[in-house]
Amino acid sequence: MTRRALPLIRSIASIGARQLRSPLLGSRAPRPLVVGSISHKGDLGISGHLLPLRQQPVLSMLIRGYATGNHNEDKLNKSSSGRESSDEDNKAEKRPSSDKKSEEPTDDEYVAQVREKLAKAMEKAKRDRDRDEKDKGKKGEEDGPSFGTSSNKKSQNQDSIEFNIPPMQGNHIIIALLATYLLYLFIFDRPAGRELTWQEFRVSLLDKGFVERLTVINRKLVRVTLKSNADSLATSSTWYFTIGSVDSFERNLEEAQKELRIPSSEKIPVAYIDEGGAWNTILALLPTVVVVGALFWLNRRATGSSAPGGGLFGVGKSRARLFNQETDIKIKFKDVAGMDEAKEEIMEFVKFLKEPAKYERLGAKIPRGAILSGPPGTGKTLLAKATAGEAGVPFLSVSGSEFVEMFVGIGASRVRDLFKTARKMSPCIIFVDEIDAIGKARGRTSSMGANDEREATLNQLLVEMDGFQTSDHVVVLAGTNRPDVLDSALMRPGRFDRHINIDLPDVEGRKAIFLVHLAKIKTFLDLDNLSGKLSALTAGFSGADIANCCNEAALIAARKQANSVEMTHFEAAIERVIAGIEKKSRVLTKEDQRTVAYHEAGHAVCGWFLEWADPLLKVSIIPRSIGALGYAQYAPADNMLMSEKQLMDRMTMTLGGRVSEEMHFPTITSGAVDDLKKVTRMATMMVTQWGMSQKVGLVNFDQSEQSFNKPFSEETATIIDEEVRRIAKEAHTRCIELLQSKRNEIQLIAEELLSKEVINREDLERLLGQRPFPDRNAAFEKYVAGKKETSPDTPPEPPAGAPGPEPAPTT
Ligand SMILES: Nc1ncnc2c1ncn2[C@@H]1O[C@H](COP(=O)(O)OP(=O)(O)OP(=O)(O)O)[C@@H](O)[C@H]1O
Repeated sequence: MTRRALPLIRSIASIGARQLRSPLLGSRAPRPLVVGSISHKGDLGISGHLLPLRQQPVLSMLIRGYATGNHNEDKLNKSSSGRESSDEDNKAEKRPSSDKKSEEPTDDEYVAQVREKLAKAMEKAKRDRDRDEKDKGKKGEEDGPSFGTSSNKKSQNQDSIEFNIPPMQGNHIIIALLATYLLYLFIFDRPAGRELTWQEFRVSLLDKGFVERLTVINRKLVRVTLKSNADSLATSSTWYFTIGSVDSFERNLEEAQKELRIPSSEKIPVAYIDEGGAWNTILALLPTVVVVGALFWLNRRATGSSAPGGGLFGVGKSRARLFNQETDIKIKFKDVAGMDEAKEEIMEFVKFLKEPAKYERLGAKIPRGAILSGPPGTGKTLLAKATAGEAGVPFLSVSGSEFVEMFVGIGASRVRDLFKTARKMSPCIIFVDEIDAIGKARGRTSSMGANDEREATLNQLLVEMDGFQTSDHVVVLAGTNRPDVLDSALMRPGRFDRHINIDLPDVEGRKAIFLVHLAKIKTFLDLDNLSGKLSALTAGFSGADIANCCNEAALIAARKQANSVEMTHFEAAIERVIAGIEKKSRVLTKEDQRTVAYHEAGHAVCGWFLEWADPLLKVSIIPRSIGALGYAQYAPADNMLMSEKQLMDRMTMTLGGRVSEEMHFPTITSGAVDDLKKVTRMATMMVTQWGMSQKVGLVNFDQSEQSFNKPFSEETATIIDEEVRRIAKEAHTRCIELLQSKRNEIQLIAEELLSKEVINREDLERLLGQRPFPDRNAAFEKYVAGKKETSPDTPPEPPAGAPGPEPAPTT
């Protein structure tokens, strides 16, 4: 080895050592000299030195990550010559260069020193291993293969080190990739050579005029090329320094050159280059690739790859659920009870989808679609499904709200996608539930840009429906609870040609629906009689309520461990659907209980002795989960019309509770709040809608709840207020007159309620005698009053367009 080569070796060793002591790698950072194999003979031509500096730490670290018995390796490292030589170098660096030169050993001395140190280190390492082996031997333990301990043979002959590398797993790969990336950032990014500060560069090189050229690498580092006449020590290494920014570097250099009075013709040339090429580009892109990959993976996990239109990248795809005619749609018209007219109208679509040629032959244009409107739970979705089931075609179901998104254009894109899919599947049925979410009349609500998305979606829907060819064989059905708010463009012929209204079922409809749902329930009762009775007791129930009621009855029966569902279970289920469950935890004081009992007795007596009141079914003072402390139930008939007399009797009956409180207690309570609300509503309807006030006259003021503007003048408003008050007062006076004459009856009922908590129609007959007027509810007469087998319950039923009768919870 030549004398000239020695400083180079030491310089490299010094840089390597400094790099490895960097805080980023920690104190246990691997030493560059131990790279898997080391010559036992201590030859300085050890592979560690001969590897390019850039590769040493990585390779070393990767191997260490999977190696066992690292402690021995560390011990060896600590005493290795590499460490000491680097320390020496550090010290040497601090000395002035002239000293350094004078103290420099000769080649032979240096090699001898290193040999000696290395031999000492190896000897110490051997001693450590021998001691370890002895310890293990004592314990009688046999360890797995590891550095220096796997076998005697191996420990004696240290030519090779055996590593126990477990198979790579997914997370290992990720960790290794990350580690590589970090290493690149903190280590690879450094060029080979010695690092300087700006000041060192200035004092040692620039001021002395050694610098020939500067190269700015990747806008981060500056490599210094020295003149050939420079100090031999300086030229022995490649020098570089880091810069914060190119601008500041240029500024500093400019200033320095000015200070040194270097003429502009001799200024140091500066070159700018990018190093690293493809490897740099890959690493620069890696974080982006990882983030995008993670997002993609999360997205697939969150939505499931099979979800229609799901996912970040499927944002504009339709979210319609497809029901296949062969497997999913088992519903036929027979499963949809009642609504015969609606079925008849929709049958036309079925016939068309089954035999389109029959219609097309005669030049008939096929209806594009139908809007099914009606209160919630009346079976609109069910009817649409049954249409698909009967026609035997695919059924694409989607909710209007699924089109509405934050970003304008997504809804429209989903509409487009939905129709595209439908055309591919033709013949098929599209069902858009809650179409009012997108189909509201345009320009009705104050816009400010918030409705742009909705309007864009609606426009797209209009366009798509217009764009149908007669050969498309796609029918669009839509369900809504609010047909009144829909845009008229939707309803015109050529789009939703048909408008099918599905109302709450009447008594016969309810009976039919009960028969459908009772078929799935285990009961030994006669189904015809049972369904008739239940339909009489459930005025105002929708199909969904009926389905729920049958299910509740079965649940109650199961809870009580009955063998079949009995009438009492159905009664309890109806009560639960109307008033919620009994709230046993709410304990009333004696006084409150008395107030509630007299309040309810007031309602009951009014209901019994008013000719137009609805048949009374049950009075209870058990608190219920919907917040009522007590309630009276009636069985209203399915009236299409309400007479003024009926309305007055209902209002009088509704005020019965408050009047009874006034009569029996020194002070009234807040318990009549719901009653007062109902009375006000009925009186207002009489005055503003039904022309039942002579003062206001034969006018109808249609005032929507959301509208701020009153459709009448201030003067009329005053008259309306007066008339509403007058009607309520009249009902109040009638009620006082009636109840004053029935004081005893009220007391009888109230005391019975206090002792029994619940009284039914039989109890009322026993206490008050036969009702002096016939019940006007035929179904009730036929199934309930005529056959006094059970104590029925019933909810209120609002007649068409009228506020509901007032049987519901009161106090
Ligand atoms: N005519 C009916 N015959 C049998 N079951 C019915 C009938 N009407 C409603 N149901 C029952 O009520 C459930 C709910 O009905 P559906 O979802 O069709 O109501 P909807 O009118 O679409 O309600 P919404 O307006 O809230 O969407 C049905 O699954 C069915 O069990």
